[in-house]
Order: sequence, then structure tokens, then C-alpha cells
Amino acid sequence: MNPAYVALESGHVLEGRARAPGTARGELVFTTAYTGYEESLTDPSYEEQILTFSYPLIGNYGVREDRFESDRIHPRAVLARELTDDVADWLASEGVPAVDHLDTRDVVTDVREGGAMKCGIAVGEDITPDDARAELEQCEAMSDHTEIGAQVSVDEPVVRGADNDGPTVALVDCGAKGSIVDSLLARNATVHVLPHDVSTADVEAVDPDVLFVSNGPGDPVNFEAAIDLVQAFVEDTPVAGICLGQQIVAEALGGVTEKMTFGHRGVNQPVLDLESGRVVMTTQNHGYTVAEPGDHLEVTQINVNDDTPEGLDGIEYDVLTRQYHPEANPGPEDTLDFFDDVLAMATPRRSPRAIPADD
Ligand SMILES: NC(=O)CC[C@H](N)C(=O)O
Repeated sequence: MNPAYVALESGHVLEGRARAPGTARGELVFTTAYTGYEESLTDPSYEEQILTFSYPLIGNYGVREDRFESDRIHPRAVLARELTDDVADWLASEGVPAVDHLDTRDVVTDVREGGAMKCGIAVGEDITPDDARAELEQCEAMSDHTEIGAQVSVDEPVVRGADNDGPTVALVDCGAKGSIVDSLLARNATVHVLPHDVSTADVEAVDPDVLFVSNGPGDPVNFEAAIDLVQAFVEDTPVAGICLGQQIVAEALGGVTEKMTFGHRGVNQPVLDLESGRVVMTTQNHGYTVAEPGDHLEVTQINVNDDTPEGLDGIEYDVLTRQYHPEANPGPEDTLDFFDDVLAMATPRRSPRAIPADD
């Protein structure tokens, strides 16, 4: 059996079982999700990260392409207590190193105490702990990945559901999960999937009923073109966003985002809707959060565990965003109606003011 080492920024070096060979570096994060490993591994939001599964057995129902959220695996490497052969073979086939037989409780404790941290990993014949340390030394901070949008976005516009007769959505693809597109198509929308740095003129040519900013990896402030786009359209066009999309919309409208200690990643994050008092269970995968919504956005939903903003509404503009993943996949489907609410913005929400009768 080949050796496998994981070097953490905390100074710890762990030894585990080699499950897929290679070397890698990235930001170490963990998810508590107990299902949905195919969806998580193909979620572009995990680009440049090393994903630890805290649930102890990953891969027990195989690997099926129809559950993928994109066309490749995005985390740079995977850590687990136990990976089945199905998952290990899939990771190996895509060149993504993997280590299991780790005490993932130690890994999670390190990340909870030290925050999402840099990590190096080395798996293969003749490797030593120093190979993992060498990877760690070369690891960049997440905010330094300024071109991360280009790594995950479409290069050219793609039109989906061209024959649908519902609203036209311009989806700014900052690393969109397939289920976001599917959720819009299922509601009869035509979706123009556009590059993360699409120009204002190219969006104007689409003449969208809704501008929708997707989820995606990295630091929202590195998505300058998408921030500019929201500013250019928000006065005349309804704007929606999911996860990174919420953060980009906030940055565009005078809000501020910040990095969390270790973020929220899992499928049972409780969210309180402040108006209805209702709590829903949500799927989450983020390391940044909106710290200040600014003067144009109102916080309408919060995380029950730490009060961070989970939903924003425009005060004077038609804006609706979520920090969690209403499209589920994986996780609970309690919040799919977000997509109905977004598309409802395509038709004027406010009924015209009643004209007083002449007397
Ligand atoms: N799922 C996402 O869109 C993640 C958003 C952002 N990259 C974060 O970590 O906060």
C-alpha cells in the first residue's frame, strides 16, 4: 500500500490510507452532509478546496452521472474516514488525490479551531511527509485566486430551454450548479448561461426578464465584472442570486462581505424567515458571508445557529437572494419555491396604485 500524508497549516501532519494517487494543495474545509457526495464533489463552488467528509462512510450507494452538478470533480483532494472503491476509483480516474482511514474528528476539530486553512497532500509510491509539506508551502490563500471565475464558468454563452415560453433569465455563470439551471427550466424559463465576465452589452442583447448570479468558488470581491453588471441592471431589471450570487449582489449594492472562520457546509443548516417565523432546513456550502447588507438590501432570513444573513430583499429594487442552496441536490427541498418567487419578479410585483375616482 502506498503512503499518504496530509499536512495542515495548523502544523499537524496526518497519515492515512492511499485511495487515489497524486499531490494537491488547497483550502481545507469540511462538510457534515451524510448523503450527496456525487453532487458535492461536482459542485464548482469547491474549486481550489480540499474537502473533508465528516460523515464516516462515503460512497455506499455508488456513483451515478445523473447526479453530477457539473462535468468534473472540483475539490483538489478528498479526505474521509472511509471511501468505498466506487468513489475512490472515480476520484483516481479524474486525477484527484484521496486519503481515507483518517480520524476526521481531528481534522474537523483543527478546522473549527483554526478556521478554513491551507493544506497540502501527497499520495503515492516513495512519497514522504515532506512532499505534503512542500505542497502546503505552495498553497495560496483563497482570496489570491483572482481568476477563479474563469476556471469554472462557460467560455461562451449557452442557451437552454429556447422553446420555453416563460421568462428569459440571464444566468451569470460564476460556477453554476446544474440544478440551478434545471430548477429554472422546470419552471418554463429560457436560460442564457453567460460567462462570469460577460459584458453589459452582451446581457442587454439577451434582454433578460431576470438577471441571476450563480453560486461559485472563492472570494466574491474577485468577481468584479459580475459586481459591475448588477450595478448596471438593478434599476431596470429584477436581480436574483444564490450563495456567491448573494455575496456579489451585496457587494454591488453597497454591502460588505467577509470571510467566516470555517463556514457552513452541510445539508441541515436551519434558516429562520423573519417575517413568517418559519424555520426551514437548508443545504449550504460557503466560507464567506454578507457582513453588512448596505442601504439597498434588507435581511429577511437568518441562520438560526449564528444569525448570519441567509436571505436578502431589495428595499427599492426588485432583488431576491439566498445564501443557502434552494436548488437542493444534495439536501432538503424545503426551499424550491425560491425559484417561483424569482420568476414572479419577471412580472411586476406591485399592483398599480388605485386611481381615486373623480367626485
Ligand atoms: N456555494 C457558493 O456559492 C460559495 C460561495 C463562496 N465561494 C463562499 O465560499 O462563500
